[in-house]
Amino acid sequence: MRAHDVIIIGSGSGNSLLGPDYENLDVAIIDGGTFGGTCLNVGCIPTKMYVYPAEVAQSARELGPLGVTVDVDAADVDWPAIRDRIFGRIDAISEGGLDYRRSLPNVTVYQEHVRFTGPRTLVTDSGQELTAPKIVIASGSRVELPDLPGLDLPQVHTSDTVMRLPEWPARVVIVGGGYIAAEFAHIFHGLGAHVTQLNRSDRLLRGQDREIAERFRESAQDQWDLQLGWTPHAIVPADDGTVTVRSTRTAPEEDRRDAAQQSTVEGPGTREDVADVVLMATGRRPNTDLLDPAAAGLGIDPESGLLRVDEYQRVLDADGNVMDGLWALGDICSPAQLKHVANHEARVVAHNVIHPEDPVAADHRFIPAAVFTHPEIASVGMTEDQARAQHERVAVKSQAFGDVAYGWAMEDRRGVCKVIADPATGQLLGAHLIGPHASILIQPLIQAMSTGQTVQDIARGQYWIHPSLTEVVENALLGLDLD
Ligand SMILES: Cc1cc2nc3c(=O)[nH]c(=O)nc-3n(C[C@H](O)[C@H](O)[C@H](O)COP(=O)(O)OP(=O)(O)OC[C@H]3O[C@@H](n4cnc5c(N)ncnc54)[C@H](O)[C@@H]3O)c2cc1C
Ligand SMILES: NC(=O)c1ccc[n+]([C@@H]2O[C@H](COP(=O)([O-])OP(=O)(O)OC[C@H]3O[C@@H](n4cnc5c(N)ncnc54)[C@H](O)[C@@H]3O)[C@@H](O)[C@H]2O)c1
Repeated sequence: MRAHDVIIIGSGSGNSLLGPDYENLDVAIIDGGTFGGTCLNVGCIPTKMYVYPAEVAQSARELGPLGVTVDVDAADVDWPAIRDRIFGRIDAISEGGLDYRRSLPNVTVYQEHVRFTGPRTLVTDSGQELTAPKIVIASGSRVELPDLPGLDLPQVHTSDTVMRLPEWPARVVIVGGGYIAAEFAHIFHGLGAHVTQLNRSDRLLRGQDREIAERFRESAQDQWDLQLGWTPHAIVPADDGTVTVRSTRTAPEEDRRDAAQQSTVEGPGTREDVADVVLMATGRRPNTDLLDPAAAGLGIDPESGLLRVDEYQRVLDADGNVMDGLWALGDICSPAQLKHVANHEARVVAHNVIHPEDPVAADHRFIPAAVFTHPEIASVGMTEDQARAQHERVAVKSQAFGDVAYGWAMEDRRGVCKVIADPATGQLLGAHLIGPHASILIQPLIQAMSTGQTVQDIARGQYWIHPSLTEVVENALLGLDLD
């Protein structure tokens, strides 16, 4: 059995642990997938590198009200050039990262999957046995698929494969209504494909504030063929190289009429959509099951499958007791499934592995998120429904982007900055934006919540540049009815 000082399972955010404190330790990094993990190889970074050209193209198409006409269609989109620019950069970073780690005298990289055989013993797929007094579990999550005939067809993809398509798909069917479905609908529509999005329920982006999700639904409906209340039950191939997605109605009666009218169809309760490519975006599950958690006695949340940890990111056993020498971070233990959360937890774990006697706690109070769609969405803290459920009184203001000077310049008609506060204390409870640059505009609100600044502090304790789009945030704050 090969013994190390520290073993890290997973080279996504797990790879960022290795700062100066680890230079004198014998460290193993184990990853059975592509070095660098999800965000770099198949997640945040390549998707946003696709979002950017899609966003520019879609914005160009919408210049009409500003007196400029630009004709952007799929014929102008060089898919191989876009794809190769993205992966030319990303693949090199992954390979460079792997080479660098391998070049370090104190680091051993194992490019295999691994599972536990005991609380601090592991075995790789090839049978190599490993042990360490300190093990960090950062083995992430993977795509979750429903049980559906046709998933093995070459036209059916997940976010892991769809970004490397050899050819441009003219018709794309996207299954799902979460972040991944929304961002890829924007990417393929923005670049000129015909997109049909099939969502099981009648609500997109479930975790979002209701008003924001509804505005996004309206916007999605204006852009692509959005079909709510349909559950795919089979994908069947045709001789011409296309596939047909067959779906069954799942939504309430009032939605049924509209969708049935647009459907290409067998009857009111079923529809068929023909596609060159189908993207299944039906969620992700933590990789805990691949680790043989029972062999180590790891505690797993039965509903979510997440590894259980305490506030110091120490792994808990099935009875909720802290396990000696085991820490976890990122998608394997975090319900948020966000890279900035994995990175924050990695910083916490990096410290706690070296200083277990003086641990720091993770701060999960105000986790922001953005959906990089057209328009963008960004949120932090409670939704209005959550705030009203938890507080007797709340102050809420939805400020339209179209009501501030830069919004006039953009002729924006859908964007809002919604702020929710406790009227007695002036503390922000939540903030939700939909509109251009939402992921940037929200940052002062995240900062205010994290540092405890009041609404009055942020609204009047600083200058806001005129006539920047940030005035929508300033005006939203000033519009709150506080005591
Ligand atoms: C399409 C897409 C877009 C996204 N966009 C965003 C975004 O814009 N913003 C954002 O914040 N988040 C985004 N995310 C989520 C983000 O990518 C993840 O939250 C983050 O990458 C999780 O990091 P991690 O270190 O926990 O896991 P990962 O980066 O997944 O690393 C885990 C590693 O462990 C390896 N592994 C798994 N099991 C084993 C095993 N048994 N043995 C050895 N190795 C193993 C895997 O191969 C993998 O490389 C996106 C995700 C996807 C899929
Ligand atoms: N911008 C970002 O931060 C970003 C972008 C992409 C992904 N992510 C992360 O990745 C995670 C996974 O994203 P996701 O969109 O795959 O998951 P999700 O959980 O957000 O959405 C899954 C969707 O699939 C649908 N679904 C599930 N089972 C189905 C079935 N059998 N038939 C039809 N529909 C079904 C659900 O109703 C839901 O709409 C997110 O939670 C997010 O944290 C983040």
